[in-house]
Amino acid sequence: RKAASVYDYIIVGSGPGGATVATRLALNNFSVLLIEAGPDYDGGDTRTPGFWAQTQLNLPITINFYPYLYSKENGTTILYPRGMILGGSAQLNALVAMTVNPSEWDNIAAITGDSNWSSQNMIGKYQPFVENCQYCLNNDTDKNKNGWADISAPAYRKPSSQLNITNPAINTLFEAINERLNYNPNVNENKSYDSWFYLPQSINQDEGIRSSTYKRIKSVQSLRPSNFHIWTNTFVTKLIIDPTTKNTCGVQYVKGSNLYKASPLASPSLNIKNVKKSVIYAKREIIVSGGQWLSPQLLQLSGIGDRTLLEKLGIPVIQDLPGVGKNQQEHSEISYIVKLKTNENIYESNNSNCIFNKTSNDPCLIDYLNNPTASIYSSNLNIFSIFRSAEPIVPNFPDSIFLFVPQRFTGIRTNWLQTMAQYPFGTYLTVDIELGRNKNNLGNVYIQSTNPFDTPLIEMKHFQDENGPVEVNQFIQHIRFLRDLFTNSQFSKYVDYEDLPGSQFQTDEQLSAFIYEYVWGHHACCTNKMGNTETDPLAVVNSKAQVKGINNLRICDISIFPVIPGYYPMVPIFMAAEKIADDIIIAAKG
Ligand SMILES: Cc1cc2nc3c(=O)[nH]c(=O)nc-3n(C[C@H](O)[C@H](O)[C@H](O)COP(=O)(O)OP(=O)(O)OC[C@H]3O[C@@H](n4cnc5c(N)ncnc54)[C@H](O)[C@@H]3O)c2cc1C
Repeated sequence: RKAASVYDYIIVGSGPGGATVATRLALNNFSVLLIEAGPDYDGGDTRTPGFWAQTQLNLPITINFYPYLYSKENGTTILYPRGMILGGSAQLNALVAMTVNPSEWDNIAAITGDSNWSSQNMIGKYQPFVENCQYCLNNDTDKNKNGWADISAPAYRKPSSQLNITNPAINTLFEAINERLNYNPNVNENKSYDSWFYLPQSINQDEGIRSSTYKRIKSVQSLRPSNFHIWTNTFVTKLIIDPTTKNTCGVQYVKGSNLYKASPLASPSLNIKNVKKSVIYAKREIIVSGGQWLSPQLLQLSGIGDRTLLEKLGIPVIQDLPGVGKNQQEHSEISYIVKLKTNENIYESNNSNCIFNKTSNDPCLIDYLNNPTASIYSSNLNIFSIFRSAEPIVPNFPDSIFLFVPQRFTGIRTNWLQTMAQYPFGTYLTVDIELGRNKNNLGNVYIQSTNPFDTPLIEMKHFQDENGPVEVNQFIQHIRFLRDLFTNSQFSKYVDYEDLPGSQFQTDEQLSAFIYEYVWGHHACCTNKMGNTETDPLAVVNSKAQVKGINNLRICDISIFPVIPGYYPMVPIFMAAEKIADDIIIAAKG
């Protein structure tokens, strides 16, 4: 090891994976350096739940990728934002905070042979970060939570006050749903088929603000100022690995903001050759937590990856790991939208003119500032959600989750916020349908140059595996279910017309064409998959998140899941990172 080593651990990236591991290690009195490419930022937009989408207009904290929806040959790309900020994408995300089905943990235990991934053990990992018991699990013994993250339904729509809503349109919508599906009071405990529920969200109930990774990092820093160090605006460009011993001892980095070319503020000509590079060392381990695309990118740049790819780019191969950048999975999403009749605003009428503008006279913002725990902006705007399965039913899981939002939301795509702003809030109703049980793992991410500031080639491969037609058919069945709901219920009197797909799309063939055009997603994962590194040639990390064939190097983020977790990944990442932190601490102390 180098004499200049000062930290026990260096963690690259501060999202749900990196923040959890870094804070756990710091609280255990190890000296920790957390390196984050983005800035130390905590503003009204990242705090206010209702402004989650508007954070994407905050250019210094957002990076925009343009992956291929299907394949490079097909050529269709889609806007895909992520966070580059202290706290990671969890500072910008839509706040949905859902656990996975217990059998998903058991599957990881079976794949890896590590019983610590079993649901019995992993359910205990939910408790450390849950602060209140609104979404406790039944077997939680400690009902006086003292965690750091609130998981709550918006205060003004607490399960206890269900159906206590004054707006007649919204009330009728609830009644129509209630006739078809059962109410599910705690979806984090019970993922039963065909139920409706209030979406658990990462919102601090007492303050009405995002319960954030940023706040967690800052509070641990104030508790451990001498051993927890944070460098923001610092981009790690390479891992320092001895090619002979395969020991990882440090990272190369470049100081500066908006260096990565996915940033709208980056210089397109920036090249690693022309900037000052420095190196910092760790005594124990490096933990890579850059997320689903930057983590495999950093490995590939450092000589860990598919030999053919690395040799083509002239990168010396330290470890031939063909699984790096493969196995990418995604939840496919589609919007179903109805236009409401004039003056039949779906939201509480006194708040109908929300304009999502923090600098102007936005009545909803004024309302929120006066009443932060009980206004529209105190939530992510979701009215309620449902689980529903189409035929054929996938064993153990509802195949889809639907989110009902009072806006014209066609999915995250180029200029989506500007387009949505043209339609007054509450005058359209969108049902965002997300398929949660895909098995398609054909997506991939590969670097295309040795310049670490360049973005990689990303292919999502929606519907490209043999299960693709089944998924498209699930969407078609869900669209028909919603058509029935909006035509054959009391709520139909509030509906003007179907906006998306629109009445011209009727046959399976027509609806399929619509689905191919409008599919999107925002949970890409699994690009450094965990597995049995002895038997699975595509496994990148073992059950303790250690990179195969390399010493002192782990990965802790969304990229290590072998199968896309649950319906929303943030809470499963927190839970997985708690388990990995245990592994690291046990190894260090043992
Ligand atoms: C718009 C949007 C909405 C979403 N909504 C939800 C939701 O409602 N619920 C949910 O569960 N999930 C949601 N997600 C997904 C969820 O937020 C992410 O899956 C999760 O944050 C991933 O965590 P992570 O730790 O793997 O990586 P990230 O959160 O992406 O964090 C990675 C961090 O590493 C930093 N980094 C990367 N490379 C380097 C480097 N070389 N040097 C230094 N720093 C580096 C990045 O800047 C970033 O801050 C959403 C995501 C987005 C963008």
